Amino acid sequence: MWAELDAMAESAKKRRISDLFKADAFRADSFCIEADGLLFDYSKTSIDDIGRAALLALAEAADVAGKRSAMFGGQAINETEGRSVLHTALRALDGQPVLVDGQDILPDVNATRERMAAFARSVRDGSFGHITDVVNIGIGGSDLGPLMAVMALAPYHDGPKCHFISNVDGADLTDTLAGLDPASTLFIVASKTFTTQETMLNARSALKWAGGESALERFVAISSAVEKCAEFGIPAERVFGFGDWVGGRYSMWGPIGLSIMLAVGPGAFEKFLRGAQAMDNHFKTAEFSENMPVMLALVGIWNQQVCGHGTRAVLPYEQRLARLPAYLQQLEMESNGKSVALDGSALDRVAGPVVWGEPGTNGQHAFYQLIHQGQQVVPCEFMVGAEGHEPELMEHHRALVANCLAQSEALLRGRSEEEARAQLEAKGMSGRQLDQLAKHRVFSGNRPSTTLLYPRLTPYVLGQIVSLYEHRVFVEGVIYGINSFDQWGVELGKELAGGLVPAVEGKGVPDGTSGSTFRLLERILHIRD
Ligand SMILES: O=P(O)(O)OC[C@H]1O[C@](O)(CO)[C@@H](O)[C@@H]1O
Repeated sequence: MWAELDAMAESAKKRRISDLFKADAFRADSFCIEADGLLFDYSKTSIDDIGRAALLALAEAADVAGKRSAMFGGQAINETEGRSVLHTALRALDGQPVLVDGQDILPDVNATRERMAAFARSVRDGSFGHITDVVNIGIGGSDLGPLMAVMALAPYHDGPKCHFISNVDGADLTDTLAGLDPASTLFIVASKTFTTQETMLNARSALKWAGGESALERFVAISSAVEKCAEFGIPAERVFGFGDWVGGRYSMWGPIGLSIMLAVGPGAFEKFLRGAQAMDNHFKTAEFSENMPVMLALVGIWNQQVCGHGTRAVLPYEQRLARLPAYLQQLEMESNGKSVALDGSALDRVAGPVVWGEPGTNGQHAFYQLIHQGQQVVPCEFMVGAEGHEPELMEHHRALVANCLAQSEALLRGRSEEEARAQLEAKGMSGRQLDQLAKHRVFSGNRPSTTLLYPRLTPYVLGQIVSLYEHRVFVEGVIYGINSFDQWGVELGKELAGGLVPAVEGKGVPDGTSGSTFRLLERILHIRD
């Protein structure tokens, strides 16, 4: 399946992207996909026509289309947990029935969304009581998605102010609650399992802060474990549930998105779902060569498998997407950071790159030095809106866009030593100083990037972008032959943390603890004494 692409590695590594542009006057048009207002430009990569054909053949050979139907059709493709993968059902607003074990799940999904909307309206219009602030307590998928989206949609906020507590570090709770009034603060305890150590500890401490049991009326729960919510003291009428066919990191489209709905209202939340649904439909129907999630995945595979780049940077030129890289880190790395194939056999290639990033322009003044001149090539995924939300600050937006375009241009073009010398000579420099400095001012260029251009960051567009990345992860996972929907890799650390809690209290160290950890514990206890 991979032989054709593997055989291209050597020539692809030597290729100059600028030569591809010289050879094909229409490259910018043909290595680009436009769909429903989004434009995905992957022309600034080393993929050529033959490479693209091989990538598309890879997707065919991996049966991406068949697996896609299996996912949307409700088959239990999360085999290690015996579950369907149907986060798309949460946004199937005009969808056909979706069957799980022969049962259509959409009536339940719609009823829950209606309950959420009624609840959100009652909080927003004051009929629930006087609520000024909402605190979402959750972690991982029960935090990153809503937090990212609430931040992204700031111009649409017309509800209570939303805050997020995730870290078990008491500092998170303390700093978030500082200045809030317990009487007008609503808590959402968001945990699919309702067993996550951090969330349950934070929820208990928040309840104490809010005034104990009497404050439970301002607590709602989002969980698949209704009985555990009842044990905590939150009755079923204030629990919003969802099926185990929604993975944590894919869950903000349903009840886990309650904080988003509270912030922007049910109407804007629906637009967010509609954007995601539109991307689902595009993913289901577009030819692979015109299919944005498929091509985004294939570009990632090209950069990693053919060119050997083990990381990729997500660089939104949109301050309100500041948490998107963190969100995508969970989405991509928890999904595809695996070593075994679905059948348990060892993978013969590294699946899933390290994903990281920061919004532009801030990153430019931090790590872009390495991106431009470091020895390790980092494929960059730029994103930018043609328009911002601040018409009175047009000058800012123009500068933002110019910077985004300049970065991908610089990565592509680079600067030769001759050019560097000429620039320095023009400034009057000569001799040894010129020889030395010119070398430092050389940029190899030829560094791949993609750009996702959207009209403006609306709820609809945010839905499109997130759904695009979800399906990209799916396609990459299918091609690597892994299960993108489990996360066994988080278990061992959790287990050991459970065992070490008594040790941190000075109650003995578990057997098998390494000398290093033993020594660290000793030191911690000594400092505390
Ligand atoms: O919603 P829960 O059950 O609290 O889980 C939170 C997060 O923990 C994880 O299981 C990983 O530890 C994530 O997959 C999940 O999003």
